[in-house]
Amino acid sequence: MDKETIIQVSSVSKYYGANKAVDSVSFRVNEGELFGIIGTHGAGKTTLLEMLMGIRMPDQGSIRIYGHDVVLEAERLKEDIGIHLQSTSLVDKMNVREAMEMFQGFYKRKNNLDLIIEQFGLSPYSDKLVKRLSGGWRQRTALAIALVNDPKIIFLDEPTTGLDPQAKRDYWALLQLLRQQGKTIIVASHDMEDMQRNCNRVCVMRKGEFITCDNPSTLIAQLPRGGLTMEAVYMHHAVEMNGSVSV
Ligand SMILES: Nc1ncnc2c1ncn2[C@@H]1O[C@H](COP(=O)(O)OP(=O)(O)OP(=O)(O)O)[C@@H](O)[C@H]1O
Repeated sequence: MDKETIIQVSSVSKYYGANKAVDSVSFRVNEGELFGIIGTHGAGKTTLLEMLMGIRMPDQGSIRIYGHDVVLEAERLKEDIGIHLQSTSLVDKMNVREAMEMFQGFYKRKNNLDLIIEQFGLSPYSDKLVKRLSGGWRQRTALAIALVNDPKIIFLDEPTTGLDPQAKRDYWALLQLLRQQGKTIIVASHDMEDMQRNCNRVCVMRKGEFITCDNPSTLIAQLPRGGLTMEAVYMHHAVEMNGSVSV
């Protein structure tokens, strides 16, 4: 049986002046999904995620989470959403625990910080300044901060950019763990291999539009000239062809 739809995006568009950054996008996300968004730079992924998080207002269309409009009922939805900082510079001068406590202060619902620290392997680092951590541990801290209110949904915008392959792999393992704990995760990423391995569904964005959306194996099987990887899917759908690339 299908799980419950908890995010419903209907014909959402966003303009920056004359530039249509998101162009009439519609999709649904079910509870417990690890839902991926891929696309080239400037495809509209960040703008879409910001609208889902209630940070940017759509110019057209509507976004409902648990049946509530993200614009009109933003305050109500705040408790259910976990936001991953794109940069940790805001908390660089705090230690890991202080940063988590500061963000927890913004919410009514409080997660058990000791438990998150332990689950994320952050115990040896909890009294270290965030700026002294390696990139992988900083991103892990950012994810830990996103959990301080025990959210049901977590939005992640290219969270592994700049990490080495092992740190990336470890980060994706954490996302799988959170998914097993019942969280719904929406992630924009360029980690094609990890998206293929971990996501239930992946949507390909190009020039503000959703070109296709399905589970990774179906997307791969639908490639007209065969192919085995999400990278081939990305090259086929997301990258505008100039005649020199063929997958
Ligand atoms: N604040 C802004 N003001 C004006 N134009 C913007 C703004 N933010 C994004 N854009 C433009 O909107 C379009 C979509 O950008 P967006 O950042 O959403 O794409 P993206 O897929 O997230 O790209 P990237 O992978 O580089 O982060 C691009 O043409 C971008 O230049």
